[in-house]
Amino acid sequence: MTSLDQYGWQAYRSSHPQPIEMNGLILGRIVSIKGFKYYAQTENGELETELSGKLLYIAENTELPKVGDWVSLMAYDTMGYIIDVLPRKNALARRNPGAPTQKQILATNIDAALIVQGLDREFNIMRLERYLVQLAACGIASIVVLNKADLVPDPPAYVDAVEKLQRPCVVQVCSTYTGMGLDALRQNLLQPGCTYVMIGSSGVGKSSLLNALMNTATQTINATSEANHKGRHTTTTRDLFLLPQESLLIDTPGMREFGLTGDEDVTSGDLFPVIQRFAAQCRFNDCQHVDELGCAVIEALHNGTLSSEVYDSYVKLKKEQRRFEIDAEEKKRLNKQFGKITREAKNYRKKYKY
Ligand SMILES: Nc1nc2c(ncn2[C@@H]2O[C@H](COP(=O)(O)OP(=O)(O)OP(=O)(O)O)[C@@H](O)[C@H]2O)c(=O)[nH]1
Ligand SMILES: [Zn+2]
Repeated sequence: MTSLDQYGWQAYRSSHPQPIEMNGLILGRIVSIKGFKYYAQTENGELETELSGKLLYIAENTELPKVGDWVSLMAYDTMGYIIDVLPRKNALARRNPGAPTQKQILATNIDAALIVQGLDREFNIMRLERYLVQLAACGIASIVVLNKADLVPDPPAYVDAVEKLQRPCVVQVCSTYTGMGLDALRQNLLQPGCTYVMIGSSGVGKSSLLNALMNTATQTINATSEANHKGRHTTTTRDLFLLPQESLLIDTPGMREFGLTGDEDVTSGDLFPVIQRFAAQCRFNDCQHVDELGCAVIEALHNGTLSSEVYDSYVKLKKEQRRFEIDAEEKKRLNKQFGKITREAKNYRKKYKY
């Protein structure tokens, strides 16, 4: 029998202490989703489940269970049906790549994200900054993992570069090849009973890190498809893993790339606290910090108290947000137009009774 505390129930309850009425239903946590099948960890082990009619027909896509969700279940024989998704503590969301004005939820109820970057050609401070902004917008803490430290002569230089972003995140240098930094990650950063999600582009070493943390160097958790020679991994088992030191780690293929969802306000102080600190001194309240007179942000940029990396990423993300807003406005306009056409067609049909 597994205790659900091992699967993060306590950590979830500490953020959602309100009483939960289970009404005889079973509690479970979604550890993997394969097509229409949802696999839930329960007190009695893993249960294969499907959506109940209510969720299947009524729920919006973002309301459907995702990896990390706590759910109430009804069990029949060896199968279960998901009745409800318990309120989420937070959700890792991205813009839906197929429908850019929609939000897609990748994982939920997360205590912190491990942003993995490789210290080879992969290292990209702008991408890292983007992840940090997005995670802050989702209300998720970040741990930056700089992997492949064996490939560079001076890893601390990269730590300095990350610290220049002045974001509240821990930075850990490691190498899954030499084992450097892995104990620090296991012992100091990953807390038992807490849920972490790995984020990072393809090839930064996420699977290698998962293997190392699972102590399964020889056993492949994810099968590599050699056929396409891209080294792509297809997750064959779970997406949520219980590590030997009892932390939970989510690794799903969707985490490789993600853009802002458009819900977040890039100009808000929460997402760019450093810019906000200078902005308080700008002459105009609605200063855009581009070329206005008396802009304290630009002044800080010129006298070197604000790093150009932070400023550039601020400008870039602001532009991206604007583009997203334009897309959303266009979609609204088209919907309205379409609504008008259907209304007119209906009236026409009524009038001429066909
Ligand atoms: N030099 C070095 N190479 C590493 C290290 N960790 C991983 N690699 C190599 O980097 C490549 C990519 O590693 P993966 O673990 O497959 O990376 P991934 O992030 O899971 O990639 P995707 O599954 O495509 O998202 C492999 O060839 C690994 O052997 C490291 O610490 N040092
Ligand atoms: Zn300004």
